[in-house]
Amino acid sequence: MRSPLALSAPGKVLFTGGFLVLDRKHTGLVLGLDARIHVHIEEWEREAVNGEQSHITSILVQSPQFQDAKWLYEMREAAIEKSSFVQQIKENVRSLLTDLSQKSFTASSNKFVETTLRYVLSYLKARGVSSFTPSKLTIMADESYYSQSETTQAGHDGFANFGCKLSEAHKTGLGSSAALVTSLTAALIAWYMHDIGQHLPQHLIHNLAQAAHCAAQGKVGSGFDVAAAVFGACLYRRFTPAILEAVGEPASEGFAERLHLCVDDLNVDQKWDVEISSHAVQIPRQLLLLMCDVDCGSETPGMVRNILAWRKENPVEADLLWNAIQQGSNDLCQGLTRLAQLDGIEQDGFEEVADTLSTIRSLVREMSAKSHVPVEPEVITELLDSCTAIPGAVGGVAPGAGGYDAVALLVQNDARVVKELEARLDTWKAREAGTGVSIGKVRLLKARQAYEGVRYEDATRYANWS
Ligand SMILES: Nc1ncnc2c1ncn2[C@@H]1O[C@H](COP(=O)(O)OP(=O)(O)OP(=O)(O)O)[C@@H](O)[C@H]1O
Ligand SMILES: C[C@@](O)(CCOP(=O)(O)O)CC(=O)O
Repeated sequence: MRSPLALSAPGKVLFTGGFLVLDRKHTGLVLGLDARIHVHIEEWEREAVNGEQSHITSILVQSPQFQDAKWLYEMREAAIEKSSFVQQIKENVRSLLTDLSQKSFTASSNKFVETTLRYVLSYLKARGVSSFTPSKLTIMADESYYSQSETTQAGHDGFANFGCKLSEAHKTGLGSSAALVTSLTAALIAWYMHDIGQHLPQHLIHNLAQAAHCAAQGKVGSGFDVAAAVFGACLYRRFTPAILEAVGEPASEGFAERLHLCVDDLNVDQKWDVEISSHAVQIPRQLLLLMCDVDCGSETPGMVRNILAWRKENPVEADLLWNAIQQGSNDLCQGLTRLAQLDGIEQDGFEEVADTLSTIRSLVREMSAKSHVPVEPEVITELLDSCTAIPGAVGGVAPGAGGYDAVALLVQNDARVVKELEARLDTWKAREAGTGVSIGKVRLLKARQAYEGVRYEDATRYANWS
C-alpha cells in the first residue's frame, strides 16, 4: 500500500493594489499568512458496488470539518491499445471530460473542487498519465479562514470542527478557494505524476491552479491569490488574460491538449508573462501583520464591475489616482524592505511607513468617493482610525477589494499592543452615518505574516480526520 501524502498552501492579504492589480500596468503588494489549507491524499480501497464497471476510477473528496461535505467523482477510462496509443489518449481525455461526473454523497456540489479535478486530470492525461488508481482526498482548513461561531469546536490537533455546512460558514476573506485549488492541484500532481521528484514543480502548479481557479471563479480575478498560495508573499503583476482565454471550455474539442500547452508554457506566441517577485516583499521582524475579521461580507465581483465602469468613464482622473496609489504602494514596499534589512538596528523609524499608509488610505477613500464604491466605507474608516490610534500601531488598510470584510493592520511586535487592540475590539460598536450599515463583532484572527508558499506536510498529522 502506498504511503499517503499531504500538502498545504497559504492564505493571502492584498495589502495594497486592490483593483489596480487587475491591470498589468500595476502591481499588488501581496502579504502571505500562516493560515493554510491542507490536502491529504491516500489510496482509496473501496469495494465495487454491484454492477460497477472496472474502467471507472472513483475519487472521493471530503471536508470533514464541515457537515455533509463529501463529494464522490467518477472518471471513465477507455481501454488503451498499444497500436493506437496517441489516438486513445485523446479519446480518453474526451471521455474524461464528458464523464467526470459527481455522484452526490452530498446534495450540494463544490465548484472549486470539481473544476480543479477536471483540469488536473485532463492535464495529466494529456501529459501521458494513463492509469489512475482510486484516491481519497481530505481537505483541512486552519481556523482563521472562517469566522468563529457558537458551533465551532477547537480540536487538540489544531484543527477545528466548524459544526455547520460549508455554505453556512462565514469566510474571513483569506482566499480559501485559491489555497484550496492550489493544494488540491499540488496533491493530485504529486500523487499521480510519478516523475516529479522531491521538489514541487511550482510553475506547473501555479499555471494549472490559475487555469482551474479562473474557470471556477468565473474569470474575474487577477490571480494574485493563487500566486500567493503557490509562491507565498510577493509583489504581483498579473498575466495577460488572453493566455488563459486561449484554453477554452472543458467541453470543447482539444481542450486537454490546449491546457497542456498553456500550463507547460509551450505556446510561442502566448508565453506566461506573470511577474511574481518574492524577494521584493518583507515585513520587518519588529512588526506584526494582524487581520481583523469584520464578519459582514462584501460582494467583490459587483465592486469590481462598478470600479472598472467608473475608470472607463473617467480615464484621466482614474489614471492619476491609480498612479498615485501605485506610487504609495512602491514606497511602502521599499520602506518595509529597508526596515527589514536594518533588522533591529533601528528600533523606531516606523514614521515613514505610517505616513505612506495614511497617504494610501486617503487615496483609496478618494477612489471610494469618486466611484461610489465603498472600498473604505465610513464604518471601516472609523475602525481603522480607532485601531491605528493605539500606541504601537503603525497603520492599516481595508485589504483586497476593501468593503466590509476585514481590516489588516501593521503593529509593533509587542504583546502589549496586541492585548490593547483586543480590548478595543471587544467593545467596538459602530453604525455608519447615512447608510445605516452597521458592522457586528470585530475579531482578531490568529493568522500572522508568513512567507512560504505551497509545501509538503507530515501526512500523519491528519490521522483523526482522514
Ligand atoms: N474547507 C473547504 N472545503 C471545501 N471547499 C472549500 C473549503 N473552503 C473553501 N472552499 C471552496 O471555496 C469556495 C469559497 O471561495 P470564495 O472565492 O468565495 O472565497 P474566498 O476565496 O475565501 O474569498 P476571498 O477571495 O474573498 O478571500 C467555497 O464555496 C468552496 O467551493
Ligand atoms: C479587487 C481585486 O483587485 C482584489 C480582490 O481581493 P479580495 O478577494 O477582496 O482579497 C480583484 C483581484 O485582483 O482579483
